[in-house]
Amino acid sequence: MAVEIFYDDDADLSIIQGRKVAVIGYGSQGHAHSLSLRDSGVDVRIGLPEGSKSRAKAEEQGLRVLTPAEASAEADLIMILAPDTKQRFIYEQDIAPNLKDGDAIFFGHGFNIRYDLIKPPANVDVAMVAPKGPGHLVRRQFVDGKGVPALIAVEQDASGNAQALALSYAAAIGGARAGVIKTTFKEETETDLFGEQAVLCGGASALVQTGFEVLTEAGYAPEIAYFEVLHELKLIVDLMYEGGIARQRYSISDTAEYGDLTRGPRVISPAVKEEMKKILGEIQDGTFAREWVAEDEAGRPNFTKLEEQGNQHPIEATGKKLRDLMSWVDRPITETA
Ligand SMILES: NC(=O)C1=CN([C@@H]2O[C@H](COP(=O)(O)OP(=O)(O)OC[C@H]3O[C@@H](n4cnc5c(N)ncnc54)[C@H](OP(=O)(O)O)[C@@H]3O)[C@@H](O)[C@H]2O)C=CC1
Ligand SMILES: CC[C@](O)(C(C)=O)C(=O)O
Ligand SMILES: [Mg+2]
Ligand SMILES: [Mg+2]
Repeated sequence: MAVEIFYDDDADLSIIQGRKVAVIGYGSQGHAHSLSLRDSGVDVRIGLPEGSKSRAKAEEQGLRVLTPAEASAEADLIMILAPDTKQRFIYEQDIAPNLKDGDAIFFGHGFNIRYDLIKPPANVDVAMVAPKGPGHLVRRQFVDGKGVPALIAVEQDASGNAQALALSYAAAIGGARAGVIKTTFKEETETDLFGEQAVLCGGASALVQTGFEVLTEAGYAPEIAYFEVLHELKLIVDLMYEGGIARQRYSISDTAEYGDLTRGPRVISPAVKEEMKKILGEIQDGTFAREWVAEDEAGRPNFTKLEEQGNQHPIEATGKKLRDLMSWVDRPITETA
């Protein structure tokens, strides 16, 4: 079935400009949405707990910061951009008691609705605006006059106008400059989890670390290994981003292309594809969601251990040393663009 893609000309910005928006959370996505909404003429306030370390960053940008409950009470559209594992508690404690007829609850990812962790009442719109990119780049691209594509979905259309509202919101953060695709909470959640686990984050990180290990264990210099499997990856992916895999193959040497065509399928072998299918199955049947919720409730022992192991991988020290010599590469991450 053909997807529906919307652009700026399809969106009515005045719809979101007529709402009072509360953005709950001021992290990667929260800062990007709230700053770009504000720059698009939207009345926005931020909801953060009293002790939150994000408060100062939002206030430095001139944003009004309230508690999540106060922001929810004041607003008629509440966008939840706190961590997925915390959203159900914020919803129960701060948002649900403050919902009024005609309000809208928005999500940046469908996890809590798809896995029934949040069950909104029937009298509010429930929709999603999910940018297909990291929040800091969502903001950077908006400021540069570009945009990160976004998905919109409507779970519950109490007002009869939820899709136009979601599209208007997506346009206000720059999504409709690049393309906004209509989907469902189910499709967004399952494809997003699969993408980040198997390809974008899990797959790519493991591929880079393993390539670095193979070269350095064979006695090659770590600096050469770093440039070969990490730094150059961006340059190769830039060509894919601009013109697809075909353009990447056009630009590389015939020798590289022959290696790509014949060796690539040996690295990403049929066994890897089978494992990817298993990972997708665990997302679809809720196994991953249950595991992640339980891990978070237990204080994230495995998450913390694995994150630390990743930070200690030798590629990190090699990379830091080399990036320190390339002033244009290590662009600091801020929530203040
Ligand atoms: N990261 C990304 O680029 C993407 C994220 N998403 C989705 O966006 C949502 C937000 O993720 P992300 O931006 O990564 O989150 P971050 O971890 O970057 O930021 C979370 C924010 O929520 C705040 N917060 C924590 N607890 C509470 C609370 N009880 N009440 C209110 N605010 C709280 C944090 O404040 P503090 O400083 O106090 O910790 C922080 O400002 C998730 O649903 C995620 O799946 C979707 C697409 C991409
Ligand atoms: C790829 C990771 C992501 O899904 C994203 C930036 O889109 C996330 O959850 O952060
Ligand atoms: Mg994503
Ligand atoms: Mg994600």
